[in-house]
Order: sequence, then C-alpha cells, then structure tokens
Amino acid sequence: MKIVLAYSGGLDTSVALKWLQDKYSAEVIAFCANIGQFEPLDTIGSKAKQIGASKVYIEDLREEYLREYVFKALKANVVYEGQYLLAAPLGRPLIAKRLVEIAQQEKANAVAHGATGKGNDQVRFYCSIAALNPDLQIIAPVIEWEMKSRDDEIEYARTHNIEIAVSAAKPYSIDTNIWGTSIECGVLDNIKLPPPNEVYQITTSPLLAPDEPHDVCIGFEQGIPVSLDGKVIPPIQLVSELNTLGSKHGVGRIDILENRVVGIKTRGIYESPAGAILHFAHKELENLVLDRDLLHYKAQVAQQYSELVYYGLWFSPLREALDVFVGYTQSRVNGYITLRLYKGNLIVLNRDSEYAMYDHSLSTYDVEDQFDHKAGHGFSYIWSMPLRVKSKTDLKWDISRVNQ
Ligand SMILES: Nc1ncnc2c1ncn2[C@@H]1O[C@H](COP(=O)(O)OP(=O)(O)OP(=O)(O)O)[C@@H](O)[C@H]1O
Ligand SMILES: NC(=O)NCCC[C@H](N)C(=O)O
Ligand SMILES: N[C@@H](CC(=O)O)C(=O)O
Repeated sequence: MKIVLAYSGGLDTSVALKWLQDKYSAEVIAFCANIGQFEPLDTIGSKAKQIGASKVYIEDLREEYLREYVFKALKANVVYEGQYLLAAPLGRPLIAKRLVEIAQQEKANAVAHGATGKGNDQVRFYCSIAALNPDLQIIAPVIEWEMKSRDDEIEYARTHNIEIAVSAAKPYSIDTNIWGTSIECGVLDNIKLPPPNEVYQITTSPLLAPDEPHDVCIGFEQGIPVSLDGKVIPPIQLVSELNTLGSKHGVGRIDILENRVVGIKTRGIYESPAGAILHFAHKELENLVLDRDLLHYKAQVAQQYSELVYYGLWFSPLREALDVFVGYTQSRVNGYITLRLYKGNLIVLNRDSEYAMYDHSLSTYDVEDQFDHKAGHGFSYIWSMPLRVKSKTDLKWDISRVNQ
C-alpha cells in the first residue's frame, strides 16, 4: 500500500505520518504545500523523513494560490457570512489538487489528510479529491484513530520518538497562509468572552496602532490588483506588502460565530490585512465602473460563490460557470483606489478609472447640471403607478373581512 499524506508538519500530521505506516503497513509519501504559512519549511522535509516518509514533496504554490484561487474569489467579492475572507477554504482545493496529482504520478492507492471529523476541512478535502479522482481512496487518520485528545497525540509522539514543535503546546488551533490566519478553540470556545489579545498572530490592536495614518494607492487591471503606489509588482509581493501595512495599522481582524457545513456553529478569529484592504478597494472600484443592475446581481453571485467555497465545492460546475460570469464583469474593473489605513479603519481617499460611470455633470448638486429635472416628475409618476393603483383598490377593501 502506498499513501500520499497532506503534511503540514504540525502535531496531527506528524502523528498521522507514523500511524499510517503502522496501521496500513504502508509506504507514506509526505506532501507539503508552501502557501505562505508561518511555519518554516526548511526543516519539514528532514522531519518527515525522520518519521519515516519514503519521499517528501515540498512545493511553492503561493503564486498559483493567489492567481487561481484567491484572486478569483476577490473578483467575485467572495466573503462568507459577511466577514470571513476564506483563506483556509481557498487553499484546500489547491492542496487537494496537488495531492491527487502526486498520488497519480507515484501510483499510490490512497491519499490522507489530518482534518477532523466535525470540521469543514475534511469535507473540502473529500469533495476536492473525489471531484478530481473519484477512485482514489481517502484516509482521514484523525477521524479513524483511537486517540481522543491532543494530549493523547502528544503521548503517541513521545512514545514513537516524534519531535513535537513548541507550537503544539499552544492552546489554539491556528492555520496560516499568505491570504489570512484562522485561530480557533481554547478560550475562544467561550463566546461570552472577547478574544484575548494574545490570539492575534499578525495584527496590531487598533488601540495600539500608530497615530499617523498610512495612505496607499492600489491599481487594478480587470479586477486583479497589480500595483501599489503606481509601482507594478507581482502578486506575492503585493499581498505581502499589504499584509505588513495592514497589520501595523490594525486592519483585517474578524471575530465571527460561523455556520459550519456539518451544521454546527463555531467561533473563529481571523486576520486578513491584505484581504481586507483588497476587498474594500476592489468593491470601491466596482462601484465606480459597473452599472447598478450588474452590481446588485453580482452581489447575489458572491453569496452563492462564498457558500460553494466554504462548503468544499470548488471543483464544481457551478463555480466554474460563475467564474465565467464574474470574469466577464471584470473587463472594465481597471483603475486606482487610494485608501487611508488608520487604527483598524479603511477610509477611501480617491477613486479613479478610465471607465468611471460617475458623471459629475449629472450627479452634481450645482444648478448648472446636465440632468433634466423636469423629466423627473414624469418618471416618478410612472414609477409610482402600481402603488397608486393599489392604494385606490384599498379604498374598496374591507379589512374586517380578513379576520373572519
Ligand atoms: N500547507 C499544507 N500542505 C499540505 N497539507 C496541508 C497544509 N496545510 C494543511 N494541510 C492539510 O490540511 C489538514 C487540516 O489543516 P489544519 O490546519 O487543521 O492542520 P492540523 O490538523 O492542525 O495539522 P497539523 O497539526 O499537522 O498542523 C492538515 O492536517 C493537513 O493534512
Ligand atoms: N484552525 C484551523 O485549522 N483553521 C482552518 C479552518 C478555519 C475555518 N473555521 C474554516 O472552516 O474555514
Ligand atoms: N481545520 C479544522 C477546522 C475545520 O475544518 O473547520 C479541522 O480540521 O477540524
């Protein structure tokens, strides 16, 4: 038996790496994607080898993650339940895609991941893997094994000589990548308490952020961010620079009670400084260049799209079809948005686009405008027609009949 494990190098997957070899008498290959997580990747290969991996794949997927997953979601304004920018859920399908490809290349019988039985990630891995290779066996050791707690896993690690990182002792479950950080469990399970400041991994508290604001101009081409302050820069650098700026100014913190796909509510803390800035700027630019009906319809698409991403259905025909629609809408989303970052706030300073639909001669309150004010009366007369007709029938209507 040969298994390819999605290996993040933490406690769960390190224990899983050993457990899979023993339980399935298997050869286990470890695959770790670099999607901008904080954990250093220089020692992960030797660690996996030391636990018995027959081969280790470590791949830098940051650019693909941003271009093919994050920016598609950004163009669609995808935000789950009004706040969550979906850093983890956008990464899972990419990890699953490479996992399946490596399994095929290595002629493996199965793939494995370390997600738990009541989380969303197991569903995301399962759905993505099944969509890409329906015949591949999927093993979820954390769901299968007898160990009940983190302490059991730590004990297993000790008895099997598996090195435990200091982070394993942390009282939170933390997942990071270049688009955002998720922090769950521990004291956060008590929804009656605010999160202690120590849970935040990258952002400064808005209360402690600098008194001096920072202004930044973001340039977009077809809905994709391409420049900062007039300088064209590649995606990884652009997002990293905005993460640094946003973190310093306390931007992008979120505390939500979210609805998981398995039907339970959990409390999550998220930090997405670059994400918060780019979503805000992208929406401002769309407001400038897209017409009202398209904007309103697109918001409905964003709602549906966010559910697909969160529920693990990235590789679905509906998501692909929505991307075609969203892609079409972005052809004029070119321009510049200047924002002020100040103590957790984002304040728009300037909006500029060659395709701006804002027409000063129509919108201005000056008396010398180009709008035909007289036509307004006729417009309102016709617009109010159904209300007027209804009101007339109300006069004939006897409310006392309703309650009989
Ligand atoms: N960068 C990555 N490369 C490969 N697989 C990953 C990566 N990040 C997460 N995974 C997979 O997704 C699963 C769920 O991620 P999560 O952040 O919950 O990790 P975890 O269960 O805490 O694992 P660990 O304790 O090993 O970090 C992981 O167990 C792993 O199988
Ligand atoms: N701590 C984590 O492992 N976070 C990853 C998942 C975060 C979030 N609740 C989600 O389901 O997308
Ligand atoms: N990654 C976590 C959280 C989640 O999936 O929602 C888990 O595997 O349980």
